[in-house]
Amino acid sequence: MALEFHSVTKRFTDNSGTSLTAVQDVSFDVQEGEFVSVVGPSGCGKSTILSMTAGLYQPSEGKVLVSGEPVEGPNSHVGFMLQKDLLLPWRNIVTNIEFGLEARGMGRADRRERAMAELRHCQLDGFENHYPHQLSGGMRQRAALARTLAIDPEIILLDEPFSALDAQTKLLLQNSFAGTIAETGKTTLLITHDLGEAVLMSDRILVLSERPGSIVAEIKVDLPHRDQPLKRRVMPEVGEYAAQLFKHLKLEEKAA
Ligand SMILES: Nc1ncnc2c1ncn2[C@@H]1O[C@H](COP(=O)(O)OP(=O)(O)OP(=O)(O)O)[C@@H](O)[C@H]1O
Repeated sequence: MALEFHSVTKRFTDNSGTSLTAVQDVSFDVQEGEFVSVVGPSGCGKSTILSMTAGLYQPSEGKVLVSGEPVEGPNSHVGFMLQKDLLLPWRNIVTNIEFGLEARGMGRADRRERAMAELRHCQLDGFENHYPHQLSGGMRQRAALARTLAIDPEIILLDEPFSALDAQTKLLLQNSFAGTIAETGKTTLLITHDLGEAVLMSDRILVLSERPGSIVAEIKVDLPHRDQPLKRRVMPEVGEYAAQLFKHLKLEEKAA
């Protein structure tokens, strides 16, 4: 199993000593090569789940395993990508992609070869010498994905990578990410507020309750074209899946 959460609870304590439970008794598995999305109300602990997978936080109770091993701290098995691309403005695209490899001590020629391969993977050929400010928002996110893939992690964590983009760029980028991820066969965990996006991109969706987040539903998306969300988008079943999510999140009651 690529990722396992066993009865994970995470509590935070603020400066005044008050304890807050972010997630409560969360258990799930993600198989190798699977694409799983996590949806849920604001503040229900989605980012906390990703941070525990990346080893940035330890669970207060329970266990998190990556490839069967307990996650004890930040490690190279997991690649994390955020809403903001966090590219270094003073480095061109290829040296941005090389950044993690440099930190791992990989030699210059190997680094360049690997970075150029990821650049092609993410459809950025010809932009290696550009600087981040010379690229569009969508291209910068593709460069950030290339940088994440360059370290060859076992799991990719995506924290709302499309949420700051306009609707059209978002659709194209979802398609491009889905194609690249399917090609690499990487196990992926995506956090999103966009229920449609979860349906278009996932094999499975975990629905969390309000804080403290616990899993209220696990929905398998039984549709083809996970590698091409633009094709999935026109399938009538997509609306039905989104309606299911809507119901589990009790959005109708909240709107009343
Ligand atoms: N380092 C921290 N210290 C204290 N409290 C924290 C910390 N990180 C998160 N929290 C709290 O834990 C809860 C869950 O936060 P988290 O960011 O995981 O939620 P989320 O579902 O990702 O939210 P959103 O959808 O709004 O991004 C929130 O109440 C948050 O304030």
